Amino acid sequence: MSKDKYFIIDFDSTFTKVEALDELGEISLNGAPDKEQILQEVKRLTDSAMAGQSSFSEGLAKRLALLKAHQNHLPQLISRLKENVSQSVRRNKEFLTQFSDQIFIVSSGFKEFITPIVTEYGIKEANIYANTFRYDEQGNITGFDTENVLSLDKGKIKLLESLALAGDVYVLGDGYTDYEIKEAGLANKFYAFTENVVRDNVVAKAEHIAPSLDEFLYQNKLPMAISYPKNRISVLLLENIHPKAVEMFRREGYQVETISGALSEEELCEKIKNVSILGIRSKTHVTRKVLEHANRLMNVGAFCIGTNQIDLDACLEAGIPVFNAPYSNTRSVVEMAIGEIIMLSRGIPDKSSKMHQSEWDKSAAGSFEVRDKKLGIVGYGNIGAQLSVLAEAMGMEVYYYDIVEKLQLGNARKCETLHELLSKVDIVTLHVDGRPENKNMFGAKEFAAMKDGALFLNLSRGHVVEIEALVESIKSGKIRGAGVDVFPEEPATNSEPFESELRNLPNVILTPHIGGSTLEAQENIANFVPSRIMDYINSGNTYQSVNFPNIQLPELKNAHRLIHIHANVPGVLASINQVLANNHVNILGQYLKTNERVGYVITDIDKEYDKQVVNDMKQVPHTIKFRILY
Ligand SMILES: NC(=O)C1=CN([C@@H]2O[C@H](COP(=O)(O)OP(=O)(O)OC[C@H]3O[C@@H](n4cnc5c(N)ncnc54)[C@H](O)[C@@H]3O)[C@@H](O)[C@H]2O)C=CC1
Ligand SMILES: O=C(O)C(=O)COP(=O)(O)O
Repeated sequence: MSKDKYFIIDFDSTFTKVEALDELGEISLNGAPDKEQILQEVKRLTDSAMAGQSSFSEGLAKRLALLKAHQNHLPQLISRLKENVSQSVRRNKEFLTQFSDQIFIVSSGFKEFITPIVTEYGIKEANIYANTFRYDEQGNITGFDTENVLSLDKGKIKLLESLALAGDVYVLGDGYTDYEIKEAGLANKFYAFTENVVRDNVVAKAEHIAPSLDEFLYQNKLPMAISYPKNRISVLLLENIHPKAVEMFRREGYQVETISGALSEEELCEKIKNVSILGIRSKTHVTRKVLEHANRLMNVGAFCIGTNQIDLDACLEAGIPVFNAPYSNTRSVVEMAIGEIIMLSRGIPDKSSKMHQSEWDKSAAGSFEVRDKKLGIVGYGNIGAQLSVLAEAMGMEVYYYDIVEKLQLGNARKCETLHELLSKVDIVTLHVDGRPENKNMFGAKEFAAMKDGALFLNLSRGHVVEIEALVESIKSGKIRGAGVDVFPEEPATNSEPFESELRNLPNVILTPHIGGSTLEAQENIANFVPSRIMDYINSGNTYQSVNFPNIQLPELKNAHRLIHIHANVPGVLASINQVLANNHVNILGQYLKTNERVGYVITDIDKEYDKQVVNDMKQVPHTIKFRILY
């Protein structure tokens, strides 16, 4: 890096997240009855000055007069500002220190508070250009140094002229006055810094946008504290995912777009092109074709339990870990199943409809307690097992059938075959997963094997049950009542109609796939899935991924992490280690996990290494994806 590049960095809302004079007002006006009004006015004057809409020096004088600040307020202001240094500035202290000869803070703020903040980040005192306060004898702040060019309109331009920097000048700031430096021909590039505030008229003029200092450094090939600017990670969330997830991703610095409904394959192929993280629920299908259109996809998040709608193998082969929320809505489904079992046992759906039609039908006929009844749970996974516990607590006798060996909870009785279960129980409830082999696993034969007048519930997946057979069984009276939450064809959005032969049958509860739709569950999911995804992006952890070799990695400390995903064929690990040896890389730790298709190798290396290793790693035969993390 030659010395002929200069970086001009603004202070308020750029170096720090806040405007220092607003903060000063919070302190100086503490307890004043009209504090809020005054602060509003100060903010208005600040915004107007920053947007280049009013005379700077006049506005500044007005602001200081309103603030009624005192010298004694400054230590408190400084400590507040220290807490409010912009995130990306905070993490890039190394750049600020390393390039301190070329970095200038140019601000219309005041040295009294700027100097103690920025010098902590390696900025040279001689490179700080700002105003200074004027005080009266009691120490009250009464004004500013009117001789200082930075107190004048177009002050930053005048200052840059006087600096006469011989080289390329890059300006990074949020305000119009920062842009004006470039407009006046005194800078080669202006970057609108939008990490803290976005000023529309500034962004409109700016040729470059820097949502973080990382992005500025990345674009200018300068050393960064992190391997990739987070603002370059774009997230697409479909199907009304809870806003908490949006908040979590935005807080991390990602760009987030949301769409309320599901997308068709064709729509998703179009939308997915530049998406880094895709979040879906049960309705959107992530097919091989969709993945072929994805150029930057790193993760798929299923903001639900089921992942049958995702081609997990295709994701694996493309080096894309998929995460779901295996436990977040379990309880919600179970509670709904319990509620429906009781409602159906009492014939409530029909009784309720009759009441709505003014019909009073008080009778005990066909109405039963659930106590001592036999409940048959098909699929004894997380939901099935939890249901087993709650059902027993209500005095039900629980039977279950699963294709794999499962821990028998409480007094639940295991059945060796599905038909054994069907012949024994009064109520059958399905909680299998939606794997393709389960398509139509429950049809005419299974209904026929059930006891006469039994109840039937499906809250798992629509394609698991042959709807025609269910309809026939209800019409014939074989099935005395049913609760169905999931359907082979479900509307993609709430504005599409629901069609099904199950409509208008006796003692049938139909619900629009809401087993997991409680606010508690949705918020839990929205916490869980982004955490897993961000952990993968930030550390390479694949723990709890549904398709990827699971590795729980130690925290990355004082090292760079090479993350290599490859087809699981013999010899790849040897090739990787050959590349590392050829480049004399010092390995600090190495972790490997494979499954039948993919190998996942993480190598932590000493920070000093020849960058050639990065290219060489990408060239290792059978590489699917490679990235470096620090
Ligand atoms: N209605 C809704 O809103 C919701 C529906 N679900 C559905 O419920 C399913 C189950 O959820 P979890 O219990 O958390 O999953 P899980 O994976 O813990 O349990 C599924 C169980 O079903 C068993 N199984 C699979 N095929 C079977 C078959 N043919 N016969 C017998 N057992 C079989 C598996 O061995 C496993 O033990 C999810 O996969 C999802 O499709 C989940 C949440 C909400
Ligand atoms: O968690 C699941 O698998 C569900 O079926 C819930 O799906 P949803 O998020 O409501 O579309």
